[in-house]
Amino acid sequence: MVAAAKTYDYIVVGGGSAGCVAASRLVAEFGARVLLLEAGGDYKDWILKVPAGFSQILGGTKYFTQHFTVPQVQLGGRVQMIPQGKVLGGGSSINAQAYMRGRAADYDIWGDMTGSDLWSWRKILPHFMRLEGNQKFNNGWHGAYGPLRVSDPGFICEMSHKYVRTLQGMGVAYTPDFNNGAPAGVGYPQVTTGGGRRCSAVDAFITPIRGNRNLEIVTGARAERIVIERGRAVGVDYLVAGGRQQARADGEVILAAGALTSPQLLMLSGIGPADALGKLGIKVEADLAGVGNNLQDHCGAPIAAAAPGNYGYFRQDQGLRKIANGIEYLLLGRGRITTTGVEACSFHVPEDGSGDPVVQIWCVPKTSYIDEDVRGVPDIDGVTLHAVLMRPRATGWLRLRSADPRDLPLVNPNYLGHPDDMRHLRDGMRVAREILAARPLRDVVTKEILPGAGAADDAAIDEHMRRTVKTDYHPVGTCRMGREKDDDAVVTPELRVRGIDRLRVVDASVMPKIVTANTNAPTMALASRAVSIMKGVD
Ligand SMILES: Cc1cc2nc3c(=O)[nH]c(=O)nc-3n(C[C@H](O)[C@H](O)[C@H](O)COP(=O)(O)OP(=O)(O)OC[C@H]3O[C@@H](n4cnc5c(N)ncnc54)[C@H](O)[C@@H]3O)c2cc1C
Repeated sequence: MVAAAKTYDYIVVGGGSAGCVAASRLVAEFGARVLLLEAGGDYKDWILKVPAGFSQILGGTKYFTQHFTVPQVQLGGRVQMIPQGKVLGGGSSINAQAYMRGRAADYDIWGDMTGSDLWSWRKILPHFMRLEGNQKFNNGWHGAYGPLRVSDPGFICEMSHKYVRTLQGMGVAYTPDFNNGAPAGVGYPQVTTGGGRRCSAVDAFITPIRGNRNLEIVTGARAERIVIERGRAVGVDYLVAGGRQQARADGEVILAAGALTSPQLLMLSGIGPADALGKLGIKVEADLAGVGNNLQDHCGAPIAAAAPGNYGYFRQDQGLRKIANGIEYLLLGRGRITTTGVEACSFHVPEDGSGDPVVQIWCVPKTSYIDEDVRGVPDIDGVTLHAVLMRPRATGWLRLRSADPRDLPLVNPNYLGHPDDMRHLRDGMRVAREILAARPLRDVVTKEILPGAGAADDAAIDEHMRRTVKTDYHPVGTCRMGREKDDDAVVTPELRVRGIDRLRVVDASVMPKIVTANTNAPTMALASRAVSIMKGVD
């Protein structure tokens, strides 16, 4: 039984990175009445707000929706996990906080793919800058006065410093700022941290307007279906506290439920490939073949090594060390608790031998930071070099498992499904080994433990990659934007869902091509740009 519906100007479905930005701008700048529906709970728990809480959050599932992939044939049938944030703030509330934007070219490609001047680096850079309250830079690339606090990590361990010095010794340039549109070299990426605390999309965009009567936030509210009447989105059916509710929108319904849910909600609402929807008994509202296609994700594989000497984070969360770290944080607001532990990275492997780097290597100053589906790695004093493929050529897909909104969709990320992806990541693994063999890292590394020195030829490295490759948590592209007449595109350059009025998607799922960066900042800038497009302002 659906209770009487309340009406808003906009309903934003999903209170994650994109949803918080979109709702906030609509309320604060345009005075709109907005309902923000979020499936997870509110952003309250201290563990979410403390950077070092990241690895603990990742170890549990309370703040995640845990997606499982279909068996990956090219990986010997492995089923992998892809966690996605399920709490107000979405990914921004549980992520590793790296603040990266990618290449200028990544956004210019979006412009080319949409045949529109709405999307380009020139158009999106002002949004990165207006959102950002950078605590170090204030120049042509960075904003210093926005609500999103961005800073250097509060603490950098000796292993991360050794990594950066080793790369410089190998001739790789030190990069003080990865966010000037041309990420390259080695350095310490900035993070979404301010004053030693995480700065999530809630902290930045929602907390300042919590008291605004035009904003209603309902947490624990799972949208099940967009209500469509005569080809127009007019509301959302959702489940909250075990009961069904309907909310109506005079203006628009805005989907921001993330790349693994926005396409599912479209399909549950009758927007998707007609054949597949028909087989599940779903009434077709718009036959859009591309919904759920074009899934792209960054994936990576590790080289782990023993390096005794406590240069990193081995057992820093246990016993006396844990107590000392906690006291330092509580009394002085500094120390190891102010970092997620992922502090240094570098870019390698020019695409096709001469283009921009296509592999990013993260220095993870421990050996146990490996997802649950890569088991058996001993927790010892050491370091993991995690090589990540930044511009995969393989694409995957997402399909409905059933017409029941409670069922998670079928997800096929198709990791390493293209021969070039195998080649690029293999080259990245070789670079990671060269790094471990150069000074000063060589002076502290005693032994490679994963995959082990024996795995030397291409076949052995490929086997290791197939066994260990995993998500870097950046699924995008499943409701991609495209040209007006592109039948496979799901949304127009204005991010309107093709064939349905008053319905847009504004989250990571509209990216037609994945960016050469972690995806939180790009998604927030995209959502801000979406509001400008929607409201006809620049
Ligand atoms: C473990 C992890 C680590 C990461 N590390 C980094 C990093 O260091 N740096 C970086 O830049 N990026 C990182 N990312 C990626 C980044 O956080 C995401 O790309 C970004 O948050 C995506 O934003 P979004 O708005 O598209 O989706 P999300 O932020 O995932 O938001 C979607 C929201 O919709 C809600 N929702 C879903 N279904 C429904 C429904 N039916 N009804 C109502 N609400 C619903 C979800 O609960 C969620 O809050 C990480 C992600 C993860 C999971």
